[in-house]
Amino acid sequence: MLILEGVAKEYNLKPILEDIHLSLEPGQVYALTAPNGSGKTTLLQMMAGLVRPTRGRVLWDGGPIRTTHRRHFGVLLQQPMLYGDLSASENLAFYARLYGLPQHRQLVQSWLEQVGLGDTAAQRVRSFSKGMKQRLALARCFIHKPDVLLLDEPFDGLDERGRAILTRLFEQRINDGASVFLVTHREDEVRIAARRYTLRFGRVTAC
Ligand SMILES: Nc1ncnc2c1ncn2[C@@H]1O[C@H](COP(=O)(O)OP(=O)(O)OP(=O)(O)O)[C@@H](O)[C@H]1O
Repeated sequence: MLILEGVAKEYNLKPILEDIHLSLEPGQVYALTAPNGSGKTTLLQMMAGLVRPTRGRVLWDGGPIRTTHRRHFGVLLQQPMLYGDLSASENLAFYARLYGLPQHRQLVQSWLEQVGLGDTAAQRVRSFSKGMKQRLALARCFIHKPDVLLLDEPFDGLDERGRAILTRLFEQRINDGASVFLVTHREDEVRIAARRYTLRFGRVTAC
């Protein structure tokens, strides 16, 4: 379980986030709506242990979050974190190795097929459309079966088929007991969340 206790972040003494309390329970979906520049990327990075809070604590399973907990998290930020000069399968294989996943060749191929990129496995990612990059980035987020998904606008750029694929992936992870934390501005996505929050003026409030 992921817990934020009174988390605050300042950059160059400028407050970005203040006194944030959140608990992500297994098998639950959370949605956050936040205007541009409000600090959502910073919040997701702190939740994943990628950025340290200025004050407060981020706890994973009762202890302070560490970079070694990385494999528990699937994180999608505005940048898809893909390598344009590598093929789709090389990109996924890179992350599979990073997470120490066994038999990653078969795993990579099965994930490419799951997200509808089986036929373009050898193609360089720089030639991909926005939707294809998004599907590959999602495969990167899900490949290690994370316990917590922290996703900024995951449906962005997806067509109907892509949205159906992502909805199915969510259902599988939620059934396995994962927590899903979505940043979104879309009402239909907010509806799938049991708990909804807004981020405004540095503070997260339930709505
Ligand atoms: N590493 C950093 N150093 C200094 N300031 C930063 C840093 N990262 C973010 N900021 C500042 O913190 C504020 C919030 O940034 P952040 O990227 O978290 O917001 P966001 O809501 O994700 O923005 P966007 O909607 O544009 O993606 C911005 O004013 C940004 O300039």
